Amino acid sequence: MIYLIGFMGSGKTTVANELSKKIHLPYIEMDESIEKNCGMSIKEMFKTHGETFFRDKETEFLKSLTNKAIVSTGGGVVLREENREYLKNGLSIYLKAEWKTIVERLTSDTDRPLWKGDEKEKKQRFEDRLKLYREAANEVVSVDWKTPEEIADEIWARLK
Ligand SMILES: Nc1ncnc2c1ncn2[C@@H]1O[C@H](COP(=O)(O)OP(=O)(O)O)[C@@H](O)[C@H]1O
Ligand SMILES: O=C(O)C1=C[C@@H](OP(=O)(O)O)[C@@H](O)[C@H](O)C1
Ligand SMILES: [Mg+2]
Repeated sequence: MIYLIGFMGSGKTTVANELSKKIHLPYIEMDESIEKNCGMSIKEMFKTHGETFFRDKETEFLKSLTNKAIVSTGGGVVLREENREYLKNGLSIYLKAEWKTIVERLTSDTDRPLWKGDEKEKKQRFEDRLKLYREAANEVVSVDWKTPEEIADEIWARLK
């Protein structure tokens, strides 16, 4: 299993799609699968059932995958230690982005319930998570200033 991990906006969804075309492996979008299983958007899920409900679904879904695939995770998958250990047992690739890159990409986003609050709150969440991504990663790829295709090529080169 190849897992893409990283903060919201680092490009996990975009790059997983690109990589999947390149290496002919199925691509699984965790957020989208959870939304389908639960019959509601993540935004709605946070609002009606709360974050813990979503995190439970996330861990459950992560551990249910069996066939080899490229898995685009949600940015908060690393919050639980059991998930970090699980990811590290597969091949987890951390898409590392600078804060500036994240802000540029998510300025107008309204779908991510945890992309909220003022700049200080968002940046704090970003900084608090950096060590968790490092802890869960087998490989680190910088994504700033690169196209999704260049990033997919770089990942592919490391997998060979
Ligand atoms: N390498 C890139 N260069 C420019 N824009 C990108 C790149 N990767 C992703 N994006 C854009 O950034 C936003 C967030 O990307 P997304 O793949 O949804 O990130 P994630 O799944 O990590 O939250 C999207 O609008 C996407 O088109
Ligand atoms: O960072 C997070 O806690 C989250 C990231 C989202 O996925 P992306 O990283 O694809 O935006 C999604 O799973 C949910 O909104 C929570
Ligand atoms: Mg995503």
